[in-house]
Amino acid sequence: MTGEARPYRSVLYIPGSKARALDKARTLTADAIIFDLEDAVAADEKENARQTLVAALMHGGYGDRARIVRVNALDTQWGADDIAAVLRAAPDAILLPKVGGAADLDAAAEQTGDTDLWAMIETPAGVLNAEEIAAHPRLKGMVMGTNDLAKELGCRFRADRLPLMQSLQTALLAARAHDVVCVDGVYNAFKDDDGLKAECEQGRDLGFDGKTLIHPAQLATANAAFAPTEDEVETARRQIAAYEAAQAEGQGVAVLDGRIVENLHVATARNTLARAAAITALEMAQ
Ligand SMILES: CC(C)(COP(=O)(O)OP(=O)(O)OC[C@H]1O[C@@H](n2cnc3c(N)ncnc32)[C@H](O)[C@@H]1OP(=O)(O)O)[C@@H](O)C(=O)NCCC(=O)NCCSC(=O)C[C@H](O)C(=O)O
Ligand SMILES: [Mg+2]
Repeated sequence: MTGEARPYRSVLYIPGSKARALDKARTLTADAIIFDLEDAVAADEKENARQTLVAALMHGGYGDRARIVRVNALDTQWGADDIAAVLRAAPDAILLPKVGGAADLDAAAEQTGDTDLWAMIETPAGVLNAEEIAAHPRLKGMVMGTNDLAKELGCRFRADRLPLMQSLQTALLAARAHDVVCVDGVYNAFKDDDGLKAECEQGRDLGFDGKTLIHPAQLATANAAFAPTEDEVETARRQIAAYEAAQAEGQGVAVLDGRIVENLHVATARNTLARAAAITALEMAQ
């Protein structure tokens, strides 16, 4: 599965050092996996984790799940070696942590060649430069790093995420302006299903493509929250039919259930149907 059709409802982090979790991921219902060599791996495990991860990727078995590798930053002692090693396993993308601006992507692109790049947006500079990051020719996706962002801002974690809202929306605006994927940050309390559900719904309302996750128990909630509902699919079908019937009568606007339907609503409806079809295709392949 490639390109825009690919769903990113659930994007599961897996520490590159955890062989059992790397194995388990081959059977999990994640739309995408972030194989992590950065913050989930302790300094004295970095080199072992890199080898464990490359072996797992070369072994394969991840099906249509997008395989994204988060490397250490290039200004660390591990970054360049991470990139060189993981390129051998041909991941779908390399995710760079703590991207501050387009120059960080230029530096990485010198080593990554044609491989797609994704960027963690998790520093004040990254948020302020989100537009130039999203516009970078190699950039295909952005991931909110809400833990690092909260640390850098010195803000408190709140259920409504008010202190993070400007950063979340700035990154989303940049992503939408440049047609790249944008995935929400993690929900740390991985045993709190109600809290996760509320935060997924907030992320979906804001316009994120999906949510990054830290535990398999979070997958079903994110997959449900970021998929079009049955009502949304049915309404989309009826909007398209109503608009086509109006057009056949020479009208530019239809009315459905007391609401107008114009060409822009039809574009959204077609997008909803395309997302639903892409999810069905991915789930059938898993
Ligand atoms: C959070 C965890 C440390 C919990 O681990 P554990 O106590 O081992 O969980 P369980 O015993 O409940 O595990 C049950 C089985 O599930 C497998 N498992 C657990 N986690 C994962 C996973 N992420 N992917 C795949 N499989 C997983 C276990 O192996 C068990 O399998 P089995 O034995 O076969 O039954 C742990 O979940 C964990 O390490 N999670 C990932 C943490 C992580 O990646 N953190 C870094 C990313 S968050 C971040 O940095 C965001 C950003 O940068 C920011 O700034 O915000
Ligand atoms: Mg981080």
